[in-house]
Amino acid sequence: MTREVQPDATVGESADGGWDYELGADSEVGTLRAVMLHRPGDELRRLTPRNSDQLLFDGIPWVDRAQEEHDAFAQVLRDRGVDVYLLDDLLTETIAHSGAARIQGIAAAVSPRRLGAHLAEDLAKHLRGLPPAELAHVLTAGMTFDELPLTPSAQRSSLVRRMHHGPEFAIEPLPNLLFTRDSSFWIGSRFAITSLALPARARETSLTDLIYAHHPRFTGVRRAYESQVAPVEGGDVLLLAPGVVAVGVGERTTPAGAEALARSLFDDHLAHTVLAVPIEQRRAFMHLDTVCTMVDTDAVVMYPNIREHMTAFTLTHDVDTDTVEVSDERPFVEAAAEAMGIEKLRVIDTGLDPVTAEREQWDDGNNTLALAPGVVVSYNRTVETNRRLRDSGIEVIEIEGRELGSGRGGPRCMSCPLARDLL
Ligand SMILES: NC(=O)NCCC[C@H](N)C(=O)O
Repeated sequence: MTREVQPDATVGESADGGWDYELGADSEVGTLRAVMLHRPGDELRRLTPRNSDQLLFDGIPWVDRAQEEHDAFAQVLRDRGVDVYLLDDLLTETIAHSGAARIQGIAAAVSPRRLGAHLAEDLAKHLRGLPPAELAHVLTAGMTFDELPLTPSAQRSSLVRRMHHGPEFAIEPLPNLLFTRDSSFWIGSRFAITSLALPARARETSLTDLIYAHHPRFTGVRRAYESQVAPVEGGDVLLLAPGVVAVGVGERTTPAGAEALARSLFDDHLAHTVLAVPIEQRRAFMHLDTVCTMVDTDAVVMYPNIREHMTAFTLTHDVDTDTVEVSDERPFVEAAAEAMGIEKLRVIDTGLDPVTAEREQWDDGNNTLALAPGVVVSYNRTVETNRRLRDSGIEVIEIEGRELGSGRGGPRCMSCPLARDLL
């Protein structure tokens, strides 16, 4: 087995101006240069008490306020020198630039299975004629049967149209696009499109895929995990150190997904060790980053109630025989330190009593976004966790997340780093 990881020499040069830094990341904490966020839009206005469970929200957000909170989050990042790219803008530019992207985006959204061939054809034709920004809006916010622009022929002959109620969705909205972490991630100089486990989110990857495949800014950038054979979500993928990746396995990422990802990262020399970390299959722990995120090169903040129980299987690649070895399960902190080649992984001791710890975990206190080693963004409502982080020498930049948090995700979930300085 080799510990040498060889990232491709991809530079984020592009046709329309290029980047001032190399795209990609080899850690969770290297200085953040560029990030993709999604400013919440009309897709959040689709949420009702009847559909919010299915659309994976725990409440009905006040959308204007959520947008203000998100704008403030983006500004915090810009003030720290991070280039912020908004998914909506990238999608609109992608559609404007590429006819193929337009066709693919429409094909992923318009389902003959749901709409019947006649109506699907009619709708696809209409969408093909929309200006880029309007099409991007439909692809993110969805469309109800009431909003369908019906030709007289579809009006007459679509049984589907006649039998559906107007407010039902002809194209499902994507309110969880807000959590850009989950539908793609970068490792080395490559991007990976994930494979989202739940129907409410599955179409999100069709949009990130379009952006990376067709936006001129990403011309020439290569993919990782091309096969996408089994569910892997970005919130489960933590780049612990160059060449060392932790993958949460639980409600979303499956053992088959973690194994497939590990094999693919080994094949592409993007990792030498992958830690598969079992997490409980519970809404509160939907991804590894809901319970553990990195705050420094050798430190994590972790939900105290699981600290003692968190384990890992270590997967390594034997280059000589081209086989993958899976170790026995052992404590996560030990396995991680060994793989990272450090004496000890510091777990910031939040020292919280179990009830406060549980409340603050639910409120995304462990879901920090690192801007540099020892500098993180966190919601302001996780008062105690933030206090303990500061006591341990971590700089905590607070943002408001009262409305954003109704989708159950914090600063890490809401951000997809496009470029971090390599460690
Ligand atoms: N990485 C994350 O934990 N992302 C948050 C995802 C929240 C979203 N409502 C979901 O259930 O998938």
